[in-house]
Amino acid sequence: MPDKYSIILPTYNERKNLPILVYLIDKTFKQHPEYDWEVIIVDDASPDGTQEVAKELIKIFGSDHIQLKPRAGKLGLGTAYIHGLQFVTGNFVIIMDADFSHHPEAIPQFCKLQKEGDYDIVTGTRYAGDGGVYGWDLKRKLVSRGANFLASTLLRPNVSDLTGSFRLYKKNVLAKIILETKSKGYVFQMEMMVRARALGFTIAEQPIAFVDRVYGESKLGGDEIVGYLKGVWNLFISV
Ligand SMILES: Nc1nc2c(ncn2[C@@H]2O[C@H](COP(=O)(O)OP(=O)(O)O[C@H]3O[C@H](CO)[C@@H](O)[C@H](O)[C@@H]3O)[C@@H](O)[C@H]2O)c(=O)[nH]1
Ligand SMILES: [Mg+2]
Repeated sequence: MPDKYSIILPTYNERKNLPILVYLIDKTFKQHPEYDWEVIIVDDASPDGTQEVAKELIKIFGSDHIQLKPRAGKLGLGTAYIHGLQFVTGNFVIIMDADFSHHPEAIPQFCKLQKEGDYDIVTGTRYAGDGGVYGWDLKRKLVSRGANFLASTLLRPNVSDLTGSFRLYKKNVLAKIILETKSKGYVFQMEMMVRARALGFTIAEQPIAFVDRVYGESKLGGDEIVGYLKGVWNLFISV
């Protein structure tokens, strides 16, 4: 059996970004016929018609490659991955943003690095090696750096980009960590790394370029930042 990579794509108002992203995922895997793949779109009842676009993509790329697993409302980024995981048929899971900030051409680098050390997790990093962030204003850069600095200092998981969300997991490893993870929003990514370390899983880091979205808006609001601070504190007193 070839390795199969299941990509969970959480979407909220990504109508304009989804087609190009899926096209490039398909193109990337066509260059790597040794891998099987599928995309699981977890859409939270986006008002912009993202689900209609997803249905068209199923027609074009086939239901063996694209699945749409919607939810009734906007229930948060962390729980979107938990929802998507139920439908995974691959032995590896890739999570990435659907707004094209994460380029599919990096996927083979994640797969290759995973194999080199049989790592449980490969996490994309903007903050090590030749990784970087492009297109963010100073305020957003400070929020991201501050979030990473705070969690790194208090929790010491030894991962350079705790809040990033371009990652590859062995499927059974993802399932185990998710069982212990309590966060529902953006803080989920940081908690997953802290739990992974506590459980003794191996983590490799793949430098990536994060490019801010062209279409649509970020969903990161003040409530997510408050949720993040609470999450760091809860882990600090419990792990
Ligand atoms: N289904 C679902 N999807 C969501 C939700 N909130 C956000 N998303 C989807 O999650 C992805 C990331 O959301 P963005 O709103 O584009 O995030 P960002 O501001 O660019 O934040 C990026 O940086 C953060 C901090 O470094 C990361 O934590 C985050 O994951 C992302 O990489 C997008 O595909 C978006 O549609 C939700 O409640 N439900
Ligand atoms: Mg984004």
